[in-house]
Amino acid sequence: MAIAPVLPIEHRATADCLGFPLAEPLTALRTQPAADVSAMDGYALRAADLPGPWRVIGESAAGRPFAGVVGPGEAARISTGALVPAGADMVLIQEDAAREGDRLTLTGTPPEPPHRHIRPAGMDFRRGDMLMAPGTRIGPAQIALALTAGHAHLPVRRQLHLAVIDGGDELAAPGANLADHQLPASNSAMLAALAAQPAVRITRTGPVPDRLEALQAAFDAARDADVIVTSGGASVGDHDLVRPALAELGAELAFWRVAIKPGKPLLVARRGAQVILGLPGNPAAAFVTGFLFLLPLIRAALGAADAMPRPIPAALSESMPAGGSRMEFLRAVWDAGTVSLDGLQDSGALSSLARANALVVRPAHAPEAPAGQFVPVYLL
Ligand SMILES: Nc1nc2c(c(=O)[nH]1)N[C@H]1C(S)=C(S)[C@@H](COP(=O)(O)OP(=O)(O)OC[C@H]3O[C@@H](n4cnc5c(N)ncnc54)[C@H](O)[C@@H]3O)O[C@H]1N2
Ligand code: MOO
Repeated sequence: MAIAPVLPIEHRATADCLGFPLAEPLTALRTQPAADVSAMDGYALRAADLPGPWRVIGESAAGRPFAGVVGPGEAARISTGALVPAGADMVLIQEDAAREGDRLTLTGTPPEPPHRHIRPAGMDFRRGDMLMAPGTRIGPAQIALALTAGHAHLPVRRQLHLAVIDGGDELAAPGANLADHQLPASNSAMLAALAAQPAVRITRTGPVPDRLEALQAAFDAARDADVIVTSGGASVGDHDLVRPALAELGAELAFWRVAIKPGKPLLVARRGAQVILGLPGNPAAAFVTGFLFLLPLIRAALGAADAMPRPIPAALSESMPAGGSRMEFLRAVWDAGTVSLDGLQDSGALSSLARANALVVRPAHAPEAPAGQFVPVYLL
C-alpha cells in the first residue's frame, strides 16, 4: 500500500463526511451533557424530602431551563433532556406521582439510588477527551458524535478521483445490437459500483478500441485522476496494449502478474503521483483484483486505518478439492458461519460471481480440505 497516493487534508462539513476516514485525532470541544439533565419525564425535587408531598413551583423543559431554585418541599416539572434545576437531586417519574393543581404526591416507588434518572454532566464525554483516532471511518454514529462534540467540520482527505476505463474491440455499449463476436462492456460499471462511496469521485471512459493511440488518449484524458483502473488488455496477447500504452506515456511499472487465481495478469504502474491499476479483463478476475487491490488502495489513499480487507474463519459445508499453483479466491455463499463453494469458478463467469457473497481463500498447493474445516473467507 506504500504506492497509494497521499491526498491532502481539507475540512469538510461533518454531515458530508460519510465514509471518509478521519485525518487527525478528534477531541471534544464541549462536555456532554454540559450539565446534569433528566433522563425521564417527571418532577425534579430533593431526595431528602421523601416521601413528600411537594408543591410544584415551575417547569424545566428541554431547551428552556427553570431559572429558580428547588427548595425544601418544592418540585419542578421536568422533561427528558431538560436541565436539573438548582437544589434538586432526584427525578421522580410521573408514573410514580399524582398531581392536583400544584400539589404533588408520591404514588409509586421512588428511584433507587435517588439520582438514577439523572444523567450527570460529562456522562458521555468531557471537553478535551480524545474521541476518535486518525483513520477512523466516519459512519452515522461518528457523524453524530463529532457534531455533538462541537465539530461542524472534520479534517478528512480530499475526495479521490478514480478514472475507470473499459477496453477491447469486442466490447459494445449497453443496449446495442450485438454480433456474436461482441459483448456488452460491463467491467467499468462493475468496478465503479465496487468503488462507489462519497469519498470517491468516479469518471468512466470507453469502451476504448484495441489501438495504442486510442488507449493513450484515454490515459491522457484521465491525467488528473489520482487512480486509473483499466480492465482487459493486461495479458500477453497481441492486442493486450495496456503495458505498451503505459510505456509510451512514461509510466513506471511497479509490478506485473501476481500468483493469484483469478487475477494473474494484474499490473500496477505509476505516472508521477498517479497510480494505474491494470486489472485483467475476465470479469470475475476484474472483480477479485478490484476487491483485493483497488479497494485497499483507495482506502489507504484516503488515510483509513483498516485499508486491507480482513478474512474471517468459516466452516466448509462440503470438502474443498486440492489447490493448484496459484493462491485462489473461490466464489462462495457464506451463511451463518458456514461457507459453500460455487461449482462455477471460471474467471469469465459472472453468474457465480453474482450468486456469491464471499470469497474462500485456498492457498497454493493446498491439500484437499474436508467438510467442516475452517477456511479464511472474505465477505463481499
Ligand atoms: N497465453 C496466455 N493467455 C492468457 C494468460 C496467460 O498467462 N497466457 N492469462 C489468462 C488470464 S489468467 C487472464 S485473467 C486473461 C486476462 O487477459 P486480459 O487482461 O488481457 O483481458 P482480455 O484478453 O482483454 O479479456 C479477457 C476477457 O474479458 C472480457 N472483457 C474484457 N474487458 C471487459 C469489459 N470491460 N467488460 C466485459 N468483459 C470484458 C473479454 O471480452 C475477454 O473475454 O488472459 C488469459 N490469457
Ligand atoms: O488469472 Mo485469470 O483471472 O484466472 O483468468
